[in-house]
Amino acid sequence: MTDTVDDVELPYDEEAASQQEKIQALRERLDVLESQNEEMRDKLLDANAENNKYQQKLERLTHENKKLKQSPLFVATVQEITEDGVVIKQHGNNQEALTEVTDEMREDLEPDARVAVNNSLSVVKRLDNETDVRARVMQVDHSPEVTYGDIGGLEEQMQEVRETVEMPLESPEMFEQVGIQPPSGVLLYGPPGTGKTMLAKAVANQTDATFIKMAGSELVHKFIGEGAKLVRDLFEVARENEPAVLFIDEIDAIASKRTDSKTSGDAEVQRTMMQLLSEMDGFDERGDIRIIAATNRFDMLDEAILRPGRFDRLIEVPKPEQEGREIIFQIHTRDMNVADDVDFEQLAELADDASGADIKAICTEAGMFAIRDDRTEIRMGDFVEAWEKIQADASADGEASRAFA
Ligand SMILES: Nc1ncnc2c1ncn2[C@@H]1O[C@H](COP(=O)(O)OP(=O)(O)OP(=O)(O)O)[C@@H](O)[C@H]1O
Repeated sequence: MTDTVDDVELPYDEEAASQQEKIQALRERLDVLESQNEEMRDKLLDANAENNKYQQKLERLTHENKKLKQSPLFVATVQEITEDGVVIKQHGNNQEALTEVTDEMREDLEPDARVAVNNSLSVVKRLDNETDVRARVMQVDHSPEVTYGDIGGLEEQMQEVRETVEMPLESPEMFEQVGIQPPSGVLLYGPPGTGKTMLAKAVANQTDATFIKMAGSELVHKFIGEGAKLVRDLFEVARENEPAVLFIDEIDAIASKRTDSKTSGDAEVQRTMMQLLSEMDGFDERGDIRIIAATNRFDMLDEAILRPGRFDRLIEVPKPEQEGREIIFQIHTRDMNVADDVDFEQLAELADDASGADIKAICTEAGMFAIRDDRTEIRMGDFVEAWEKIQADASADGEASRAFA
């Protein structure tokens, strides 16, 4: 392609060929070159068309990418609809702003409506009603079914939880007479699937209290700008349902050590935590509400949350010991048709690293083995195979054991 005219090899012998032959040879060469040129032009056209296609695809993907990278929307509440626009109040920082909206959007809005706004505070869309959001992040159970008898291997922890949560709910006068404030909240910490949620449910059951659960991660990750408000709502729902046991799972998501970064996500988490601290500090007015929080990441917690008056009982909920595992096997096989050869002591030895949730999974899986084999009685071999399967699944996917929980 870079050949110059001087470099081109001539299609005749310069010295031997006659003038006529030279012209003839050059003509033939010209024909060949012309057809090659034609061919190249066709190819170029095809390539251009292809290029256009890719260009369009690239633009589409760039657009998608931009959309995905767009900063999240913030949540606000409509305060007032005026001639000049709509007054909104942002959740989290409570800042008010006057923003213009399209006529179409204006028709859809009313005071107290929840809206999503972008960085420049323009209303992007109207959101569902608050109750829907509450329902999605809060689980309210008026009569949880778990009892202390369903929990195995956590005698000491159960005792502590009963003292700190159950007694103040059942006999508040005892604390008054003695002249001490009942402990405000307890924090349960330990590996996943060890019975932390069960403990909280069992106390609620025992005291006829409403069990209200909220997961810290949902608070901060799903509803940007609403974390603090949802914490307020959480305590409000608890007050409406007194006596209540408020269970805050994965509290590390809202109460982890402060990081240096100043991203808005962090600021949001901080605001949510501050709101939680202030609700907890308003203990006197809290009435018959007990707080139980849980975490798998004790090391991550901010010290502010551990200060006295907040969670003043820290209770470790470890994986069960041999005896505990045996009891948990017995609990989860209560309603199962277990063969005489099943030895729980041996099973507990075998599954020496299992959590309560793992043991539940072993029992369910053992039942499945029997069904696959067309039997209604579950044998020792089924349990052993089940444990092997669960271990294999767990090493393939660290979360497998929780799937049955
Ligand atoms: N000590 C236990 N005794 C009986 N069953 C248990 C025990 N621990 C766990 N389980 C079983 O595992 C399931 C999950 O337990 P639970 O939700 O209480 O764990 P958790 O500690 O709250 O876990 P996470 O940290 O993952 O939220 C329970 O529903 C129960 O079937």
